[in-house]
Amino acid sequence: MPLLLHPRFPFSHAATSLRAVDSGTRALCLLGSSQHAAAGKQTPIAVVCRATRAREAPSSSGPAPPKNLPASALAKEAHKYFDHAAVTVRAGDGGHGAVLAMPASPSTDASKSPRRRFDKSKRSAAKKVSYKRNYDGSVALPMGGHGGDVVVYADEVEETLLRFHEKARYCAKRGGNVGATGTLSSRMHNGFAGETLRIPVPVGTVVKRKKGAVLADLAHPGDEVLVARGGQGGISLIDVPEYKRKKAMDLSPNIMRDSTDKVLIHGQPGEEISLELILRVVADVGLVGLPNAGKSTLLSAITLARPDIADYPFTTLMPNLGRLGGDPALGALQFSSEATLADLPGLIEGAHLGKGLGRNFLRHLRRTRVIVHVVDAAAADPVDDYKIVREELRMYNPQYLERPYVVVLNKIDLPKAQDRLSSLAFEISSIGCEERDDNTSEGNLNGNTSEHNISSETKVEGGEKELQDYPRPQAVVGASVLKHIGIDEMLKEIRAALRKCFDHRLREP
Ligand SMILES: Nc1nc2c(ncn2[C@@H]2O[C@H](COP(=O)(O)OP(=O)(O)OP(=O)(O)O)[C@@H](O)[C@H]2O)c(=O)[nH]1
Repeated sequence: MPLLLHPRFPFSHAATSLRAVDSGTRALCLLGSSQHAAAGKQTPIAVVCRATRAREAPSSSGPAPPKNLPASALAKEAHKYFDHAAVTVRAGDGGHGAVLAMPASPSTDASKSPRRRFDKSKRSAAKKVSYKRNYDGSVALPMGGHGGDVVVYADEVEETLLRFHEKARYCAKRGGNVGATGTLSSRMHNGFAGETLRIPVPVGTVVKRKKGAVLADLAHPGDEVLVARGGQGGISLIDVPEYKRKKAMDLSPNIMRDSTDKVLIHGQPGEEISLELILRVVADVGLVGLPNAGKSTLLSAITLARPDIADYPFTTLMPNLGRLGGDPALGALQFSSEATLADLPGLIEGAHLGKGLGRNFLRHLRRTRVIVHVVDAAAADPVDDYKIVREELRMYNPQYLERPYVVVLNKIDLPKAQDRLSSLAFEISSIGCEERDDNTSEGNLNGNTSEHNISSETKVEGGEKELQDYPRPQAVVGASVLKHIGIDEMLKEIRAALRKCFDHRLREP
């Protein structure tokens, strides 16, 4: 049962009512905040989540997912496919124009018909037929409708890219043909334009050409990109006998000379393009740690997210998102400090090579500003656990280690953890160097850097940096997220790290 979350939930909808929708695999939770407000606590907001459990450590993502997977396969292994899809889109063809004949001359008709010869009123009405004109005075001949464009846009309602594995081809409608009666008349109109096909994707989706350039990073709700342009409609031509052509040219330059001209009335084909869609979760804070460290419990303790929690590894198969309320200490400004937290599936040694859920999830840290390491303080060797995770981050993208981070020593309600809390905190806080002033560069904060781009900064003389060469944690706090011990202190430190990024960004030129 898949666990999935909405990358960004509209704030205006938050914290007002309790709603629960269960559609098999999905649970939507919106909890009221009145109790919290009454208790003077920070106000959690809202999340949408789905949950998946698995008792086995899932295998890493393998080769590109096969197209048009059956729904049953998707439900079973959704974590492999939820953030990547390949689709082909085709814009609509342009509608066709028409070959039109000139209307019969009213004066000729009148002269042939004795009945109408003296019907002056009818004759003058016929002479007054007026066509639509172009700016140069020529008669505007109707055109085929423009084919529908294809636009991909970021929609907050969308959560995953799973549906693109069920349907991988999208076509916009073609433009309408000219409604031709065969004769030029003032009532003729252009063919109808094909409707633009708008394809919604989750916020945070990167749209790129298949094996090609990035077209757009749809990081905000409403962002959109035109990926395929509809075909131009065909023009119309006037077909007149050769002896009348010269005269007809005064009316319009679109006079058919021979049958090869007919190709001009055909609408142009719409563009077709193969796209790769890659979802990168949009979150301010990324929760990382070994499986079972308590990341999901932490998320549910400080936000309204309700991810699956269980005492077996890899309970979390897809990132869960939760919304942290604004910092009450900021008074009226508190809402500017709201942040989204992403609980990523547990990392294991070799994750950067794809072990466990591996690389699939490491990439979701890319947009985070602050990292929170959750360490099980009651584990056999918490310091080693912490180092394993740091090392995996370093191997995947060293720039992750430059970001401000907080270490949460979790499960201090257990006596084993309680006893060694201070020595663990000391040991962990001494891993790393003094922070450089530029360690929160714009690239790092925005996550705009290339994932595999190891900058010269990440190297030190004589080789790559060790963990010791990266900044120390902003804070190491002990907590029991299950028993709600040390939560306030932990929140304070997370907010301080977030504020630091924010302040730094304000200082950027
Ligand atoms: N005693 C104690 N147990 C905790 C605490 N926090 C979490 N747990 C337990 O640890 C187990 C794992 O918790 P999760 O929150 O699912 O851990 P996780 O890091 O999200 O695990 P993955 O989904 O595998 O990555 C659950 O049985 C929790 O009840 C805590 O503060 N104290």
